Amino acid sequence: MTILQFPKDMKWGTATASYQIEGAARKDGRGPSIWDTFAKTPGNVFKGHDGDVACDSYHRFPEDVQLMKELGVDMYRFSIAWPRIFPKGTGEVNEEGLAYYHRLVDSLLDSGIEPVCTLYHWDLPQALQENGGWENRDTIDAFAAYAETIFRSFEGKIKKYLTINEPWCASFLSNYIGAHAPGKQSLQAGVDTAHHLMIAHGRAVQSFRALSFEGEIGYAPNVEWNEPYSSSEEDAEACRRATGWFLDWFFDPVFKGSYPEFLTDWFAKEGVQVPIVEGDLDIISQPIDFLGINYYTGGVARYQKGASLFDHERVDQGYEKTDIGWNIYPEGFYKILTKIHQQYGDMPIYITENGSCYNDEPVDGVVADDGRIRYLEKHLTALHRAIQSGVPIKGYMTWSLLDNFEWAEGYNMRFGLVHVNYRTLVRTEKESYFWYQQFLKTKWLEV
Ligand SMILES: CCOCCOc1ccc(-c2cn(C[C@@H]3NC[C@@H](O)[C@H]3O)nn2)cc1
Repeated sequence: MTILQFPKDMKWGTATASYQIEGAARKDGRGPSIWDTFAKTPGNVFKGHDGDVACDSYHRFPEDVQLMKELGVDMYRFSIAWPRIFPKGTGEVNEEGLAYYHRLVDSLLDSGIEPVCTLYHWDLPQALQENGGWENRDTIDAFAAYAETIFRSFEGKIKKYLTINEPWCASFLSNYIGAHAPGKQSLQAGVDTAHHLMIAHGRAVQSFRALSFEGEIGYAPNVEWNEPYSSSEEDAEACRRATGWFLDWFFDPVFKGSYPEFLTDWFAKEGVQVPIVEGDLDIISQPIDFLGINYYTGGVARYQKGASLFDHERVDQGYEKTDIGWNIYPEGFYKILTKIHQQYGDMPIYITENGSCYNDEPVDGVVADDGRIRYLEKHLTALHRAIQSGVPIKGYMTWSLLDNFEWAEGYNMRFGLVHVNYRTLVRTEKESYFWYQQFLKTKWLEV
């Protein structure tokens, strides 16, 4: 057996998001978001599930904070619901919305847990969607004003911000594939919304810098890994495109001030151009303090003309899968992290999401989610290998503290260390919670 010791100064935590856990959808002045609209549209979400109640963390957050205190985390990543702060996206601040997040943040700080705040985790105010949402450049200004409001209100309390969560999901998954809100299916809309989300990221960074408050700011792209099926150039290029859709497309503009030509050329073949206005890339490439990385899965892929937007297809290698059907692929975690380090340099990295879906239920009060423990062991082993390779990993937050609303899958898919009974809202720590609790006491793995 080998002992893998993690750096003593690494920070460890868990993560959630507003629409997925809060509930209280119409409480204290919250306005509707695009996910309230999308979820209530028949056919979009499993069995018509929505975020009206979710885990009721809006009311039960003291219990959730106590669970994290007993877990032993250093940090907690949560998101602020823009529609609680500006019910119509812009205009007058809803003080009751701000007050809720001050109660949450004060509870975290009193418990010795560092708040890590995501400004945008997909719950765009519906009122802005009525004017085109992220397809409309005006939404960028609205986001910058919302971000500044949060920076000013939480000065001295929140010192780590993430601007945009998973811009690939908020743009292409939501406006090209159409599986997430608002459910459009247009490649041009995907490219436009991705560009505007990244400008919004840059504007929030500029605003944070101008205020000169203590703290750090970054963003949280999600990445996947595609390993070429063969050594052919065709397979390598197909994998480069598929991986680059998540990686190069959302990293080059920030770190290089330009879009990757191999992908802009590919989109041009589809008749799609990025709606760049002079100065956009200067805004997007504002220096950041750290990079959040969300990683779940990957796989082997090969060239197959017409099989996808990038002429690629996955080749099933018989990898074990989680209950949501995603490959368990820790090798991809190591490979994507070392590629990021090789391509974009020594930017400090926090793993802002990594976790697995296992739908185990309590039996006599015990939730034996052994699969989640195995997933964590394998991915922390891969993370340790990346750290040993020189990747500057500063922290790790597992997705998620609680079972919660998994978007189009509704409550049918469970990612939590803590089981939630959605009828009674009773929380039950799973075996993986106790495994992570023990790990956090030593910060080493025996493999
Ligand atoms: C090609 C067709 O594809 C259709 C579905 O395609 C995807 C891709 C990716 C996801 C996805 C979901 N998550 C977990 C979340 N991350 C943020 C947090 O809110 C978690 O709930 N990450 N990625 C879902 C669906």
